[in-house]
Amino acid sequence: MTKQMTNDKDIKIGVVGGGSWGTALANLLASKGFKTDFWVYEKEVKAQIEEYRENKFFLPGFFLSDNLFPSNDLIEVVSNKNLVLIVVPSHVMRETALKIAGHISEQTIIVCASKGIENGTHLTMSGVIAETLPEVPESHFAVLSGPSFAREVAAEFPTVVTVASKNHKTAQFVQHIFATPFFRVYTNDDVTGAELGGSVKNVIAIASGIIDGLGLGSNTRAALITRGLAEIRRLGLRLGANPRTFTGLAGIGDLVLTCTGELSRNYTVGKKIGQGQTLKEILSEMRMVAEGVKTAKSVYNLSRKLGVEMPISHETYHILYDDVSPREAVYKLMTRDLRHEMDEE
Ligand SMILES: NC(=O)c1ccc[n+]([C@@H]2O[C@H](COP(=O)([O-])OP(=O)(O)OC[C@H]3O[C@@H](n4cnc5c(N)ncnc54)[C@H](O)[C@@H]3O)[C@@H](O)[C@H]2O)c1
Ligand SMILES: O=P(O)(O)OC[C@H](O)CO
Repeated sequence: MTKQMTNDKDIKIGVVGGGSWGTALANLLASKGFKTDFWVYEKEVKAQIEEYRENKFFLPGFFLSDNLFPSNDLIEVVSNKNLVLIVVPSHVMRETALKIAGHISEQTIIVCASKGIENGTHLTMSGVIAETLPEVPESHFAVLSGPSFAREVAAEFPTVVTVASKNHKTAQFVQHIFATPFFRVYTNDDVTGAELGGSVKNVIAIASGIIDGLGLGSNTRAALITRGLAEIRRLGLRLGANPRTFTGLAGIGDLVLTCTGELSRNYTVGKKIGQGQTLKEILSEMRMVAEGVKTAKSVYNLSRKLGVEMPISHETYHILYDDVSPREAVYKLMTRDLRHEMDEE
């Protein structure tokens, strides 16, 4: 770390992405006393943060610290920073990262809190960032993941997350920057596992919403979470993740939260589908992003390419994109060939 980082009050932070999670995290950092520059995509979001100290579009009801400086100037926000947090939806990660390429200082630590797998390339966000920002060495990159609804973090409800980096010092630095008495941060070295856990759980959360929308019971949901975790783990093992990550915060932790929490956008999309709405109708009413919708496509194609069995993800994909009825999908899952529970690998 640079000399500047030895004194917290000198640490300069940029946050890229003014959705609910970006706003909650940027405000956490600003409230800790870090001067935080905050890139928001929409001009009206900047204007009303300046006027009301609130992000009424994406995180209504929370006062934002005076230490948070909203801006529409992406380059200014990422320039000369010790730490840049990127938290845009995964489908705009590539275009956003390309715009900041060449403007990241040598010492800057990049933290990514977005969760998703890019369509087409099947890259997680670390892969997209490695391609678009080759000037950022792996040692300066970390992923922040785990069970964390933005509104609950903004309300300062005790929340526990994990920061994964190949470089332990980077993970420890990021841990120190984000930790508060209501936001506990663990370190981890498994970037792949943390990203896959955080991304694929969104697909399983859509499935969980679907079964609740259909009015199926607690047995069904417990089975879905357990078998959903088995397929996340199977994909993770194939891609070199540490299996232990999936029993941690970025694995079972985030999966349980998103499959059971009414605040989840992914669960909510699924629930509405289970109740009979079409995906098109649901998405037309949403300004926020349910990452699992696009990630379902990536997981479907990637798992087929790799030959990894992921039946729940596949049926969720067919419901979303091929008009398969949810009840038919459940029947298909329940009548697959019978097998040994632990035949995983
Ligand atoms: N909200 C949460 O509780 C939460 C928690 C953990 C992780 N995440 C992850 O954080 C990421 C961001 O989600 P969010 O919840 O902060 O956003 P959001 O769904 O609340 O809002 C969507 C965001 O996308 C932005 N946007 C739209 N078009 C854009 C473009 N062309 N370029 C750049 N930005 C554009 C909007 O300005 C807005 O900031 C996602 O990957 C999500 O899975 C969210
Ligand atoms: O609201 P969701 O479904 O995008 O989930 C938000 C977070 O990923 C929960 O950790």
